[in-house]
Amino acid sequence: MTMTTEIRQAVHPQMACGLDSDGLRQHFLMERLFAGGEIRLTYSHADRLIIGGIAPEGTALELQAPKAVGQPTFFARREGGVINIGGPGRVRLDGTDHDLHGQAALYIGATTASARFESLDPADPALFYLLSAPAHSALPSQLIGADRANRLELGDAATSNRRTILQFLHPDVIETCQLTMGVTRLHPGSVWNTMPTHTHDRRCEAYLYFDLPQDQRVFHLMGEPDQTRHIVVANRQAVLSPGWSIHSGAGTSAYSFIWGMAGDNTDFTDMDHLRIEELR
Ligand SMILES: O=C[C@H](O)[C@@H](O)CC(=O)C(=O)O
Ligand SMILES: [Zn+2]
Repeated sequence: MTMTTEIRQAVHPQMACGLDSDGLRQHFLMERLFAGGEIRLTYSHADRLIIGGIAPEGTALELQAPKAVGQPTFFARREGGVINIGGPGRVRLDGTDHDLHGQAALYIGATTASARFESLDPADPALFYLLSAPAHSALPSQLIGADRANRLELGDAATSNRRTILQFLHPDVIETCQLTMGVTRLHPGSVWNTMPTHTHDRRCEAYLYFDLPQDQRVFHLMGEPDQTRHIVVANRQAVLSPGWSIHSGAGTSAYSFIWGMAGDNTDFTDMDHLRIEELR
């Protein structure tokens, strides 16, 4: 089994201003998150968020603790959220199986000693997206189906940003230490996410874009509101958004994305909203 961990240092906004496309991609984009039979982790010093792609094929993959977490097991002092964007999958947490696919999320509580990921259909492998952050207390692991998620309908077809948000890891649904997580789906014909946009320096955020046709792209917008930059993102790639950065994007077609946050609070509505006219 191959498990790789890439360390990403925190980036100051003034440094980000001077980066070219390659530099922005190197610091903020996770270009190859899913590789068959592999666990690929990125450890970011933004809120010590770990962003991972777990793609089991024939054999199940056991999540190991990388040196970066400094613990004998991955979840010793961490919590996690997992959403499966591939075929049917199963996650075994300390011997208890959770079947996970489609519109659902699995919360993994701190002190969970073992986490094993498996694909149930060899012809249609699972693709588990993992977000993890340090945790101060051990809360119960649980599966959250779409029926329990908070649902928001936002935007308008006239401004090409009609979208449905499902909030899975959210204080109204389950208690977590610092993670929040959910899925946003753009309606056909809508391409803009999170516009008007916002920042929230209290929390960093990561996006995983998916359900985007292979030959289409999302122009992900980032940067301080008066120094915006973009990263061209393909299907199943993730971007990291530090607290100082806006996070928004326009696709060349409709798409979905998993958003997730960690930081000082779990208050989804604690955003510093920006007027479109303020962006530069
Ligand atoms: O802080 C919240 C996050 O940026 C996303 O949830 C926003 C989003 O999914 C959207 O507006 O489409
Ligand atoms: Zn946000």
